[in-house]
Amino acid sequence: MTNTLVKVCGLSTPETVDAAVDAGADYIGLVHFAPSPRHVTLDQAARLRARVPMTTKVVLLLVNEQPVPTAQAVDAVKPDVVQFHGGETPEWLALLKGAMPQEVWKAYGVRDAGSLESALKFRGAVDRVLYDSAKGALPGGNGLAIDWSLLAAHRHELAWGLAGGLTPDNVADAIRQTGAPLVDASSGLESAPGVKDVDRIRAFVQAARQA
Ligand SMILES: O=C(O)c1ccccc1NCC(=O)[C@H](O)[C@H](O)COP(=O)(O)O
Repeated sequence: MTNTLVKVCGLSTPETVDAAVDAGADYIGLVHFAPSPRHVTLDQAARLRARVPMTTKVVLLLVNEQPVPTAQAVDAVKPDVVQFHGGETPEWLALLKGAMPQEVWKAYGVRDAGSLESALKFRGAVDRVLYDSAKGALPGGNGLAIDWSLLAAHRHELAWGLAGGLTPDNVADAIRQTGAPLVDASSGLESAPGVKDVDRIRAFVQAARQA
């Protein structure tokens, strides 16, 4: 058994939210970004959020939102964590972190070891950095893995998590190889883009727990 935290991202239906909660996910993610096949409106996100017990934390994902829409989204959904996936600066995220009770996470695209060094600019500005693939058509949810050996070799100074191409079949290896304190998956738990599979959600959480 590991202590690795598990996040199931990109949920958009009551059934899949319930499946992730029942499977024991630590975090569920709701994507509010219209071009994504996993997009939920603020109204949908608030209704999904209301189903989640306090034992599971809710992460709201935003991309390059301006201050007013960010505040409106946080107010409507009342997440535990707000995760940013665009070109948000450390300065803006630090301001936000100081102004609201929610944790602030920043997804950060990893290309090489230099990416892990440059992520240090978010030190003090966010509560966690989520390392993800720097490639793909969308800002996240592309199913592309990063080079785990970079993370294994790195002396981590930031609280972090591993995302990108994780599935029920590879998550245990990913945890063993990188020592990730948190793992996050989205498209690897789907039967089609945006369509989560409850069996794959359960298998992912179980495989991460047993790594
Ligand atoms: O999932 C999306 O469609 C998405 C769209 C815009 C911004 C972020 C998005 N997802 C972010 C996540 O946290 C995903 O879980 C993460 O990128 C890993 O995705 P995957 O490689 O598909 O497991």
